[in-house]
Amino acid sequence: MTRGPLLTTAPLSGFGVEAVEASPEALPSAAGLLVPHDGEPVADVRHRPDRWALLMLLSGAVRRGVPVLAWGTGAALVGRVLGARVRPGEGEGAAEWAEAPRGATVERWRGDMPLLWRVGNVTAWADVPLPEELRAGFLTSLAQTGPRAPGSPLEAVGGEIALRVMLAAFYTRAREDELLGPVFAAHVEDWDAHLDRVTAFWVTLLGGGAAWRGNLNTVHTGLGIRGIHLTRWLALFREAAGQSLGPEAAAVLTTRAEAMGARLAQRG
Ligand code: HEM
Repeated sequence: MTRGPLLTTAPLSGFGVEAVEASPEALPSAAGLLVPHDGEPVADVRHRPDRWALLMLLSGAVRRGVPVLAWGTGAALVGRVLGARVRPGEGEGAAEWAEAPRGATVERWRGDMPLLWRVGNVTAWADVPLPEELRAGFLTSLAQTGPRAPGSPLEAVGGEIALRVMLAAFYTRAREDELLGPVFAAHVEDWDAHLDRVTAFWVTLLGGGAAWRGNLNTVHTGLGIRGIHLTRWLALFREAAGQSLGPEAAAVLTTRAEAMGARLAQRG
């Protein structure tokens, strides 16, 4: 297999090898991905579409098994993608850091902060600067990485982060829709909690673990949903999926949504 370039999510100085700006298109053939410290927010990215895009890119890299070396806020970002809680740095201007993600091996601690951790093809160093031995070790390991693992349907759609971004876009449309909006307005008070539950639902459905337990029919009973609601719901879902995800990922989701829609319609 021919190797693509080493990618980076932020400009680098003094790294010693050339790395090109990371993009989703470049991921499949990338030799590796650097996620340097950039001092930008990690936990609170509500008004930062650029940060969401970066999280999605990182999620894609992890899913594809691209070797990742992250440090400083870069390590916190990757930790977040892996489901770890992000904590504020202590003291003025201190960088955010991530708790150890599930399954990670922590090789060095600083107090309760995992300073050096690894999981899969990810190596993360919570501080800056990056120690020379990690830089050198990573570059050496790039020469030895084998073929990338194929993924579950969840991985095929870009992982949980990609799903959540897509679902947020979908519910924004649904809430603004003249037909669906009032139904949601009448039943959903806490939209963050709703988004958590529907994300968990899709994660479970796509083989990402048993995070959601529930009964879709029961949830929708008594909401007054008719055929026109379902048709509109599916149309908005297709639109949102088409805009947030690549065509193959969007197809994985819409095919399943349509099948469920058909079942809900039968019940309704
Ligand atoms: C295939 C189509 C649909 C799917 C896959 C779907 C999926 C879901 C899921 C996973 C939940 C959260 C369940 C939970 O709380 O654990 C939910 C809740 C909800 N859905 Fe749907 N839904 C569909 C169609 C519709 C339609 C057409 C409407 C009409 C507007 C609708 C309105 C709602 C409302 C209002 C809730 C919140 C219920 C509550 O929390 O009281 N859904 N849906």
